[in-house]
Parts: sequence; C-alpha cells; structure tokens
Amino acid sequence: MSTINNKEFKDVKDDVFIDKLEKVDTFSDEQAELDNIETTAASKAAWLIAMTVSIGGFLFGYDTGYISSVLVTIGTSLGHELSTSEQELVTSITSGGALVGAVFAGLVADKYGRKMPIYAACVVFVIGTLLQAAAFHLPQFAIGRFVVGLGVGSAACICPLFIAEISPMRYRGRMVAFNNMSVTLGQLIASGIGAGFAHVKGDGWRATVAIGGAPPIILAVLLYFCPESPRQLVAHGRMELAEACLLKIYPTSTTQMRQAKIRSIEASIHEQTGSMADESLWKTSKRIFTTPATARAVFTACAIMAISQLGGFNTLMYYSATLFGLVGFSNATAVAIVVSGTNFLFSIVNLVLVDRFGRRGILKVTVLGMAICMLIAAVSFHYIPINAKTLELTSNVTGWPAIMVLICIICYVAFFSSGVATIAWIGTELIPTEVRAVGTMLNTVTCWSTNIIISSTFLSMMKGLTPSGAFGFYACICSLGWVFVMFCYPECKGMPLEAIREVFQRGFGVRYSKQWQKENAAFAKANAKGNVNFGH
Ligand SMILES: O[C@H]1[C@H](O)[C@@H](O)[C@H](O)[C@@H](O)[C@@H]1O
Repeated sequence: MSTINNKEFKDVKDDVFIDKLEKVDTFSDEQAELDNIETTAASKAAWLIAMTVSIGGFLFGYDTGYISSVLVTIGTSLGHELSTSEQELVTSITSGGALVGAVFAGLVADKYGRKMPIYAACVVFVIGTLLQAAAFHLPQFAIGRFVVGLGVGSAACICPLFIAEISPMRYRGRMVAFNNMSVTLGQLIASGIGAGFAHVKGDGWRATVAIGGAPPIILAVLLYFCPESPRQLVAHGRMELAEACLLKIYPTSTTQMRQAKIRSIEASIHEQTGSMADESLWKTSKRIFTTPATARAVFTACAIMAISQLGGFNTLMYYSATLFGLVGFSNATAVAIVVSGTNFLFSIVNLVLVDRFGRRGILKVTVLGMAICMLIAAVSFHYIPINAKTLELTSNVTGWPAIMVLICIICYVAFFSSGVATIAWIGTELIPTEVRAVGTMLNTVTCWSTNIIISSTFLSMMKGLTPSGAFGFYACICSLGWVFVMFCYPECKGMPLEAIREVFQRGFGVRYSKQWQKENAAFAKANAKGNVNFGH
C-alpha cells in the first residue's frame, strides 16, 4: 500500500486561511512521516482487544434493555405491586447511576489508565446484578439498579475511548461501531430473554437479571490479557510498553515506524501540556473551555450526542410496547422486539459503512431521514383516535395511520442506528489526546443527562402536547440536528487521531476536512479497501 499522499494545499484559494494552512502543510507532512505505521497491516490482536472491550458495550445494552420486560413480570416480588412512579424510579435511576459512573470513569482514566475504570465497571456490574436478583424489597432493587448504572456509565464512557485509542486508523470507525453493535445486541438479547420469561409468573425475572452477572466476569478475565492504550502508556512515560503494544497492533511495522508513532503521540500531548498524566482535572477542564479549537471539538462531539438522545430514540426503546399498544396492536411486546431487532441489524450496517462513506456523509442522509420519519409519524398520529388526556384509544378502528406509525418508527430506528447512534460514540476521535478522557466524560454525561430528560418527559409530552405534538417535537430536534451536521460536522474518516486536532483549528473545519479527504482520496480508498485483516 502506498504511503499517505500529502500534497500541499497550495491551490486552496481561501485567502483568510492561507497563512494557517501553510503552517498545517508542514505539520501534515511531518505527520505523514510519523504515521507511516498506519500503512502497515493491522493485526488480529487489535480486533481481539476491541471485541473484548466491547463486552462492556454488551453490558451497557443488556442492563438498560431488560428493565421494560422485568417491570411487566416482577408483580409483587418486591413485596407489593410497583406504582407508576416506583416503576419510573427503577427505570431512570440506572441513567442517574450511569451519569455518576461516567464522571468517575472520565476522572480516573488519565491518571490510572483506561483499563482500571473497566475493571471497576466489572465489579459494580456483578454487585448491582446480585443486589437486584436477590431483592425482596424496593430499596434494595433500586440500589441494585443504581449500582449497575455506575457500570453502564463507566463502560459507555471508556469502552469507545479505549477502542479508538488502540485501533489502527483505517479500522477506527468500524471498531468503535463494533462496540455500539454490542450495545444493541445486548438490548436485543435482553428483550428476547425478557419476552421469553414474560409468561413465567413469580421469580422468572430474577433469571433475566442474573444472566447479566456472567459477562462482567468474562470481561475482567479477558481484559487482563489486553495491553493498556499506547497513548496512555506514552503519556505516563512507559515507552517500552507502548512500543510493545504498537508491535502487537501493527505486527509488520519496523522499530523506526513504532518509534515515530510514539514521537507523534508524544508531540501531540506535549504540544499542549507538560505532562498529561500529572495535570489536574481543573487544568484539563480549563484547557477545554479556554482553547477555542479544543472547545469546538468537544462541543461538536457533545452536540451530536445530544441530537442522538433528544431525537427521541430511547422513548421507543423504553416505551415501544406502551406505544404499540396505544395505536392498537394486540401483541405489543412482540411488535416491540421489532425496535430492538431493527436497531441491532442497522448497527451492523453502520459498522460496514462508517469507514467507507465517512461519518459526515452518513449523518447527512440519516439525520434527515430521522426528521422525515418523525414528521410523517406526527401527521399519522393525528388520524388515530386517541384521547390525549388518558392516552387511550377512543375507537378500535385505527387502520392505515397505525400501520404508517409502525413503518415510520421502523424506518426511523433504521436511520438512527445506521447513523447518529454509533457516530455519537465515534465522536471521541474528535477530542485531542490531552483532554480526551475528560472530553469523552463530558460526551457521556451529555448522553445520560439528555437521556434522562427524554425518558422522563415522554409520557407527559404525549399527554400535554398530544402524540402528534410530541413526535413533531422530535422531528424539530432532528431537523436542527441536520442543520448542525451540514454546517459544523467535519469528515474525519481515515485521519490519524493526532492529525484531527488540525481540523478544529479552522472553525469547525468542514471545508478543511473536505479538502483533506480530497487530497488523501487515494490513501483513504486504500484504507476503505483494507477490509478486516485477520491474517497476521
Ligand atoms: O440503542 C442504543 C441506545 O439505547 C443508546 O441510548 C445509544 O447511545 C446507543 O448508541 C444505541 O445503540
């Protein structure tokens, strides 16, 4: 494979940026040299590490996925029938725990490395699972849900970040997408197992919960054999280990290439900070908000995350059975599995396409698709005879509008899952190394806080604004999201992590990234063709 074609951008006509561009040309040429390693074959080990870490993603999906079915089957196991507000409590307390878990993970990941918060997540997953499965009272069950949430947040924050850091750049999108596919697989399996136990009265739900205790043990054992992120090792001055790790990921690379990569990582860290490992949280946070380019990068990642959550997907995930019951489908739980099934299938579509068509290219089509689907669903709801105050059908004749709502929801989920669902997590690649852990923490905090807003307001919005109003609202959010993508989201497929910082040095870098992609088209094409290579 050829090396990066780094032709200078002399033909760029924009006078305003010409000065800065010249500086970047120099950087890019050096960068190309330093990143020669990326042109060598990547190893099976890189995929094995990504797959191991993705068990964390699976747990995120499983533990957020089984609650809806457990709520239906739990009956009086906790001493009494759960009231609506108690049900809301045990559902949303996990998102609250996830918020706390993400903050903890983001805070310790620079000092203690990426593996430590994953180990911590494994421990809390097991404790939380045991607390829930053995609960005979509401408080113990709720605490178990919260504790499991700590693990969900930690895994949601660190797994994509760790994977992005160990992946060769040509596979980065796909590897992070693999993690998100594991989330959706966890949700699908949870709803499948939950539906299986739906007719088992009594304590069947305990089995659904307890099954979630096995994967964290497997993850902890396998993680022991994975190296720490090379970027983290360099930041802590452990160069020999960093080189050994790079050799594992790029087995055909030369010593020179590995040394160059280490220099590139080092330069990227030291360009901004003295030593990332010793920097205080306050300094890191200040750096994010006072360095305009870094602030833009973190803002872009968080904005896409907010769009992914505020666009309304999880209302379908958590309330689809209620919703399908409302529009008149008799077997609503079975129809609801269609949502998690579609979500899983299209997360695979994203995995296949994300490094080929790029993040921006995919977002442009799919976020628009989401907006259109929500709009048509909003109009269709208008023709369904629903009493908005009680959220009940006023007549049994629903006909085509109900079918239309179902079709729109399936298409919406397909657009969501093949686009923004995964790309929101790939957003970690936009954040520069020296603030990546804290930046990714902010991204994950954005995820869970917007998640709580959406999941706790859905039913009241349906009542207050009518179903048409609620879905119209999501259509507006998706439309705004699309405008944001068009003007602010740069294309970073195939760029070395250390080079992405250059993008945000010129506004949101949309034009610059387009130019970069054009100039490096041959290289990018070779990358896209570099299909999963298990041969080394
Ligand atoms: O299905 C999940 C969804 O429940 C999460 O909120 C989202 O962050 C994930 O990307 C998606 O795969």
